[in-house]
This record gives sequence, C-alpha cells and structure tokens, in this order.
Amino acid sequence: MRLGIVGGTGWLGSALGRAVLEKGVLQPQNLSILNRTGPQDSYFGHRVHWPADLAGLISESDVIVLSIRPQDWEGLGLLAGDRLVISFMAGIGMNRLAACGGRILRAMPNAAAAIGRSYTPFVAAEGVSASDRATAMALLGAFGATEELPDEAQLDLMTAVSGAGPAYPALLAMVLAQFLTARGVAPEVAERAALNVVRDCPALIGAESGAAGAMVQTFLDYAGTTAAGLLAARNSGFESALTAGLDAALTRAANVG
Ligand SMILES: NC(=O)C1=CN([C@@H]2O[C@H](COP(=O)(O)OP(=O)(O)OC[C@H]3O[C@@H](n4cnc5c(N)ncnc54)[C@H](O)[C@@H]3O)[C@@H](O)[C@H]2O)C=CC1
Ligand SMILES: O=C(O)[C@@H]1CCC=N1
Repeated sequence: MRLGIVGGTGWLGSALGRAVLEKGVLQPQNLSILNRTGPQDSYFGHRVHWPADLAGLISESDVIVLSIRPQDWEGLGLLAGDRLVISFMAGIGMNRLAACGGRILRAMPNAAAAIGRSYTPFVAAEGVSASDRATAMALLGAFGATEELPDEAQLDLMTAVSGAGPAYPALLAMVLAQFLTARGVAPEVAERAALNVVRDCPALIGAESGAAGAMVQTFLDYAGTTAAGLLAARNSGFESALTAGLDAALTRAANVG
C-alpha cells in the first residue's frame, strides 16, 4: 500500500507519518508527503517522497489522508478517483467529501497521536470495503486506539470531546494552579501540584466501564474534604459549564469549514 498525506508536516499529519514509519506499518518509499513548505531532507530520519503538487501525490498513492484544516478543503480541489480517502478534518461531512470521488472514511484523532495514544474513532461511507477498513485501522492503529462508530453524528460529537485531547485537562490544571497561587503558593509549586492532579492521578481511574463515575463515588462515599469540594463544584455549575463548552465546540464543527 502507498500512502499520501496532504498536510503531512502539520500537527496530526506528522504524527501519523512518523507513527506509520516507526511502527513499520509502511516503508518510507511507500509514503508521500505534501505540504506547503516543500521537501525536507529527513522525515523523522527517513527518506520519503515529496511530490511537487496534489496531482503528484494522487498519482503515487493508493490511500490519501487529508490532514489539512477544514478551511482549506474547498480550495484543495481533490479528485481522488477510486482511492481510499481518510479525512481528519473537523466538520467537513461526508456530503461535502463526496465531491472528491473515492471511498471516504472520516476519522477523528486527537493530539495524543503524537505520543502514540490517540483515541481515533471513525465512520465509513457506503462503498468502503472490509479491506479498506482493515487498511484504515492499520494506519490509525499506528498512533493509538481506533474503533468504528455507527454514524457520522457520533463522529461529530467525538470532535468536541475526544478530539479536544488535552485541552480541557489543561484548562482544569490552570484553574487548580490559579487557586493555589491566588492564595500565596509559589507559581512553580502550584503548577507541579496541578499537573500531578491532571497528568498523574488519572492513571488511577480504571479502564473498566463506569470507572470515572466509580472514582467520583469513591470520594463522595469517603465523605471528606474532596466530597465537599465535588458537591460544591457541581452545585456551582461545573458540569453545566463543561457541557456548554462541548455544545459550543459542536456548533463550531458544523460551521468551521
Ligand atoms: N490538532 C488536533 O488536535 C486535531 C486536529 N483535527 C483535524 O485534523 C486536521 C489537521 O489538523 P492539524 O494537524 O492540527 O493542522 P495543522 O495546521 O497543524 O496542519 C495542517 C497542515 O496542512 C498544510 N496544508 C494546508 N493546505 C495544504 C495544501 N493544499 N497542500 C498541502 N498542505 C497543505 C498546512 O500547511 C499545515 O502544515 C484539521 O482538519 C483538524 O480539524 C482533528 C482532531 C484533533
Ligand atoms: O480544535 C480543533 O479545531 C481540532 C479539531 C477537532 C478537535 N480539535
């Protein structure tokens, strides 16, 4: 299989290119990278193809990954023939992607792709075969976990949630650190404490179904200081504020491109 990544030196495109090479899913001679800035001598230590333009990338690819911003989709003018096309773009629906021909699959990675820990759900249009799905899962599996969703609406919901990757945990860390610094703790100490909560403690939440709820309940049942904090945060609108944020992201996804 020969893969072409449009936007292959961007955030997610480079995470995919690097992962498929490092995991041995593809040999470098079967990877083509198109970007706006031109060829690089080394692509994560490998020599890959750098087609001069989109037509060049199409001609040397069996599978095309679209890792460009949604705003750049209209101007791309992709005509993919009968190739498998995997789009990472938020908010560009199957109805619009269909204009490129090809067998379309939409996938929604997140920034953890850069460390091989993305959760990447996908949906496939009619005409995508079992073999296409296996190809997509091999590629997406190189940078984390992947699974198929039953419909496109669910992929759009994931755009707001798992697509955001570390963004909400980072916001939480900021609030935790600000609470401490506003009360006299040195900023670097506050940051260490907040990052421990957001980065290290989540490893204690199990992988089983209901694990997050069970962890919250454990602290509520403990009935100590954390239970008091959790209840007050809920009563002050913690959950509705987060839900409003996710709703806004979903609305933006519908208009982004
Ligand atoms: N960054 C993230 O955490 C996530 C991003 N996405 C989606 O993935 C897609 C890619 O996002 P990022 O990697 O963050 O964007 P990015 O801005 O880092 O990379 C996009 C790359 O595409 C290149 N590009 C644009 N038009 C081009 C063209 N015509 N030919 C060749 N290269 C072109 C740009 O120069 C840039 O390097 C977006 O559509 C985004 O909605 C989805 C989930 C998470
Ligand atoms: O913030 C963004 O636009 C990207 C796309 C989906 C999630 N993150």
